[in-house]
Amino acid sequence: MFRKLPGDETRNLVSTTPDTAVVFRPAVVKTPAIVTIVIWLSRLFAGLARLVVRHPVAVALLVAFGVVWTLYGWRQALVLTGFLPSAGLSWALLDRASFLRLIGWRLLAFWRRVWIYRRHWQPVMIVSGLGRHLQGRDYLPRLVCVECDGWADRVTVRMLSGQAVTDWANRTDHLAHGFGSPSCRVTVAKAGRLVLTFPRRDPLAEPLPAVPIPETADVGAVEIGQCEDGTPYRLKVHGTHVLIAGATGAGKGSWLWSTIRGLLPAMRAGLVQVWALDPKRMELSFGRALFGARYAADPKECADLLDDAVSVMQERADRFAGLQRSHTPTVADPFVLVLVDEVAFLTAYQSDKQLRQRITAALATLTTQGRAVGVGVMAALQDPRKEVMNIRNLFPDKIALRLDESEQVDMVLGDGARDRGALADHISPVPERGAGVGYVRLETSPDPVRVRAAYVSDVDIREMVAEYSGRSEVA
Ligand SMILES: Nc1ncnc2c1ncn2[C@@H]1O[C@H](COP(=O)(O)OP(=O)(O)OP(=O)(O)O)[C@@H](O)[C@H]1O
Repeated sequence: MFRKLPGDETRNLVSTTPDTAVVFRPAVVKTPAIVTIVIWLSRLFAGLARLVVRHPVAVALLVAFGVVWTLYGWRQALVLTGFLPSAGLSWALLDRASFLRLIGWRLLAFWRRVWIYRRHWQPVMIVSGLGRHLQGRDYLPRLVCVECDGWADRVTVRMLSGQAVTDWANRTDHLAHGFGSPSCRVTVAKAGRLVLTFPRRDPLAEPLPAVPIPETADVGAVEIGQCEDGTPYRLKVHGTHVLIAGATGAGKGSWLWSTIRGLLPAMRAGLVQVWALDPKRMELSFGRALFGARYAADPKECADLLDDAVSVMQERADRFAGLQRSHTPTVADPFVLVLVDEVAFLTAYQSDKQLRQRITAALATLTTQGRAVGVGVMAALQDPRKEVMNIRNLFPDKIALRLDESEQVDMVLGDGARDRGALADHISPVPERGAGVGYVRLETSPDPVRVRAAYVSDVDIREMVAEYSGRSEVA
């Protein structure tokens, strides 16, 4: 059948040591040709089956084309080929969203898989050290699938046995540059599988207008702005504490004001009280009338207000003990949100040592015991170092806006956050592009989410004050 079979050449290879004392002759075991053919055929069929499972639409189109050609001739097949793009174009013009969801993103994913990822996979894996070249063979992580949406490619990868997530997280720079993306984020899909997110553009590059004030009084998650996939971002403030860190001009104010804005109806209904501590007097003072008597700027007044919050917390703890383990906001026991702008003014830069200790102790008490009884803290600060904010680990949910140094990212979000793609030190310092943009790491999810808070302008705040201050039950 075959004039020459695999092994025929090898059998004739003979090597010797220099003095020819020892002769090496490879032992060649002959495999019957039929076995080789069966193996090749089974591989061919398995490959075809894989092709059908992975690309059902492309295979169906090819099969339809073949069937039409066979049954009706090549002219009809050509007409069909011309008909499909025009049908697709009409669909895209009539209903862009459904066309993109069902066809557009899949085609793009197919193209990017072949042209970007498959083409560069082997060199990027070997050069970055994620693949191995051993004894003439390449051992590469498997590219499982590529999915696209409006702003990013999501590449699912099966790691090599024995690899750890940190091996990948440490090489996000290699991966981003290797595949021509501005950044790369690593998330765990399941044991042994990762999803690499490669953004194609920045969907958060444009400022967002303030979110409309909700119609109903709700103490659930507050809509703050937008995620990268265009969905609204809602931040839970009841039942947790939130720390917001960002350099000067990073847009901390938009997070504080968006939170207040989302809670206004609940404040009016008496289900929420916002207690404002504004040591810089530049942020919350603008809407001071919204907080009524629960506003403090002077450090001594701030300490008193915090002590009052601790008293409320302890009184509730005494009352709830043995009866209930979580808090439901009511008019009698509203959710108390203590907002602190530039908390470092009170905890680190305060020259009066006694006052500083009193404030730190009150904040530590609130953040350790407050959430079960409906007292939460949301604090903003510029410098996240431990010397400045030694209780930062007591905040379960953290937000890193633009930071000056890469090491600060893990200080705010926790270990490994930057390696997983929370590049808060790369956020643009240009306010239009980067103010309000940040990475959120929640207690319940280790993967940082990139979000932009809507911009609550001075005009918006004035309107909020005009509409809600006089009629607020909390005032
Ligand atoms: N979400 C946003 N979208 C677009 N622009 C914003 C946003 N938030 C803030 N800005 C712009 O950035 C500027 C700085 O914002 P802001 O004062 O809130 O920063 P900050 O982090 O509180 O700074 P500082 O700590 O110095 O007070 C604002 O004047 C505004 O022009």
